[in-house]
Amino acid sequence: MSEHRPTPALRAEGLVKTHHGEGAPAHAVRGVDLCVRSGEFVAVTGPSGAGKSTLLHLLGGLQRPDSGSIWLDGECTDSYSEARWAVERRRRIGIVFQFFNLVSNLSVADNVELPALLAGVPPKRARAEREALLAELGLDGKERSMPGELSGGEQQRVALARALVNHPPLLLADEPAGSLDSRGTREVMRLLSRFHQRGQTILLVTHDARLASAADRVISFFDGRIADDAELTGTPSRRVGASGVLELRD
Ligand SMILES: Nc1ncnc2c1ncn2[C@@H]1O[C@H](COP(=O)(O)OP(=O)(O)OP(=O)(O)O)[C@@H](O)[C@H]1O
Repeated sequence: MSEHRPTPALRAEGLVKTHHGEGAPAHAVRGVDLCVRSGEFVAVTGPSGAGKSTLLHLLGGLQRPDSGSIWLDGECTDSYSEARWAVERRRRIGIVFQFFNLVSNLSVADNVELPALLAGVPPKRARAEREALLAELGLDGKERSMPGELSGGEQQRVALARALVNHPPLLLADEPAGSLDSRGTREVMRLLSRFHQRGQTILLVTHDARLASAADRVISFFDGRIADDAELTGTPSRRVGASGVLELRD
């Protein structure tokens, strides 16, 4: 009798990506196999230039691999067009970046509602989702503010709300605390931990090993390849207090 294994939230096989820029080609991803289970919190860490962001861009369909395949919830994305990737991202993948990427001339409320409206969610429901998320993220009262009027930490929380408004099964986060001070960093990590505890699947790219210790599993990325892949459950470096507050070691 064959063992029943749940379908992974995300799977990649043989991913390769070379960037052709001004100088010599950059072999950013050199053959990556990866499987992320539903509900897992995986951190991909490694030095600058290791290829972490490229890997995340491939997994979110923002760049196409030279070779290799990606499956979302068991569905192969090989034949996806750019338009299809855009639709699937709206439905299945929330993405948060280091520099927030909010639309600067839209209010906080409109930034958060936009992906829901684009996905065809009725305006009343989009508004309710937005209100609930902004309240949850401590941003009520900021609905009418423009992104430029907010602190970096607040902008990142808006970006998180925007990424989660369609309840995507998968959240990809690329250095989400990279431009924040230590308070903003703790806040973002605390929120990621909270969503993870509720079942959100998260893949976090960070060069910061301390942040990676909030995850269940840490993948060390080096020179375009996975150098190590370790489960962290139960290790002392992962310390989430009873309040759900992540206590990062100094
Ligand atoms: N669009 C691009 N055009 C040309 N080269 C690129 C491009 N994007 C990335 N690279 C190169 O690919 C390699 C991997 O870059 P990538 O940004 O994926 O690494 P990273 O591990 O995320 O680095 P960091 O932690 O500094 O963000 C680097 O040598 C980089 O210069």
